[in-house]
Amino acid sequence: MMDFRPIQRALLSVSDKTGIIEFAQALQQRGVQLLSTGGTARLLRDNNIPVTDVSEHTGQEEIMNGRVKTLHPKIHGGILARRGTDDAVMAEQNIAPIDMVVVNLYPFAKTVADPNCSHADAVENIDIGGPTMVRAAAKNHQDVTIVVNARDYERVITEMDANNNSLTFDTRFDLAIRAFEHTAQYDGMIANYFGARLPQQESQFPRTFNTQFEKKQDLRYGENSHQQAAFYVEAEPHEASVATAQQLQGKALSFNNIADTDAALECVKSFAEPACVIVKHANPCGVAIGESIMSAYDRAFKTDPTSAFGGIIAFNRELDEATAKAIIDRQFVEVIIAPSVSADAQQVVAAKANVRLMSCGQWPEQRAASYDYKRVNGGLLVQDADLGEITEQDLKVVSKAQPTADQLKDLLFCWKVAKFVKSNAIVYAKEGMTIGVGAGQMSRVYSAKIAGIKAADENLEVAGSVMASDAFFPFRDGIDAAAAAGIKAIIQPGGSIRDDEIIAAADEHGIAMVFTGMRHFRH
Ligand SMILES: NC(=O)c1ncn([C@@H]2O[C@H](COP(=O)(O)O)[C@@H](O)[C@H]2O)c1NC=O
Repeated sequence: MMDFRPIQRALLSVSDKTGIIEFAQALQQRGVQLLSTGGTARLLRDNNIPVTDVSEHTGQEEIMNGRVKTLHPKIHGGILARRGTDDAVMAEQNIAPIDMVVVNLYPFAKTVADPNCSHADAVENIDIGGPTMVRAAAKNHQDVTIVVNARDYERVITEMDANNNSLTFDTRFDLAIRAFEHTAQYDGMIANYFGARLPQQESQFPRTFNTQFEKKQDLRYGENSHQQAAFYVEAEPHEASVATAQQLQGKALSFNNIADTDAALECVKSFAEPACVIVKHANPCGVAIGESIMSAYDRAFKTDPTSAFGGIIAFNRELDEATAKAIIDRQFVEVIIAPSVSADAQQVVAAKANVRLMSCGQWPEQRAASYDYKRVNGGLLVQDADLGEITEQDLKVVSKAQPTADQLKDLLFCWKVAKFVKSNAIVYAKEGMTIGVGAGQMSRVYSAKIAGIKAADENLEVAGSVMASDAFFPFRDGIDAAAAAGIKAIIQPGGSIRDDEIIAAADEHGIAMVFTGMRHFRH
């Protein structure tokens, strides 16, 4: 809709002053009269930009230490007046129209991030005048432009230049929606903060759970083609995540591609050595570490070449030419993701135009805490993400047989894999390579059997391997199945009421068994 509104008067009131001097200068050069609040006005004046104080404009001093500065009919009348409808009232009340509002809010998030933040500090950092102006201007987007983010300054000036100091209705509407998104996020954050500090509150989870995700892309369809879907990301997603990764080539990512890439990437992050994780239907079907990612890929592929077909492959080192060539020559692959991709590797993958190639950047050593969500009909389950890690020092040997040094390495390797396999998870591994993966069975013993069947089908020798179980064994049958397959060491959380029986079974078979004391269910 072409509905132009030349900008003649703008009100600038910003806490984050990034880019505001340049923006104000640009507005002023285009003949816009500037109104501004205390700190913002001072900054502009110090930079020789003519500006009228809001207090001068309204005839009302800022009072109560800034609690009331823009909350005045001259300001809100100037923003909310419908041009053409409210002109007489404006004239009668001596209210001048305000055509643009540029506001960002008190830094509540930054204030409360300080662990020493007092209740009073938090309260004082709840912006009132700002959101009031933001919402007023956004409501009146028919006549008024609202800018809440420095990212939009350049776009506004460019469009003013193209339209005789006006913005189009479409831009004003777009900015208005951004403004409501901004205030919704701001109020949500305040409600979450105080909602987790209610007198009888015993957990970190607020009374209402308010969170905001921004749409990154619409997807062709969801898990199935009759389901509509989109990909939403957090305002500040973790670096080196599927949410921030850059797609270098290939078909658009599908719903399942994104979920599987996340599983593969988060699993491969667990390893310090060069590693490769191949995921199918959210489960790792082959994982290996190696001297290089080439040997890691080679071995990960060998676990289950049948399932690796059409898989998602993640690495924790740069994708090099030789590894890219090995993949492309050998198998059909949906997605390859690595912290970086060499130019040569990119060229190799280019031969298969459909393959989605992604580079996610290097992740920090320490994983940042975050929430996991699981939707149920009528609700949402929220929990801390499973960042639990086990080192050799945490292990308790419960069997008569002691694991050898090599077995210990394999036990820890396979434990890391099991964490990313859907429960019930059983993983067989040898020499830093998965030998068999049993995923998602309703009984643990069947996961163990499946891991064995898969290994046998791929001609992999289970004898001499180690086994990880994501949760304790309720009965000794899982241990017996493992022994029959030739498993020599087991890692599991322990904690069953039948632990004595389980340990006795391990001892009977001469199997070394260690307890982690930590479970890794994944549903
Ligand atoms: N009280 C008010 O009337 C009011 N009007 C604008 N503000 C906020 O004051 C800040 C800018 O203040 P200054 O220009 O003094 O640095 C902005 O974040 C703006 O959202 C206000 N502050 C808090 O509510």
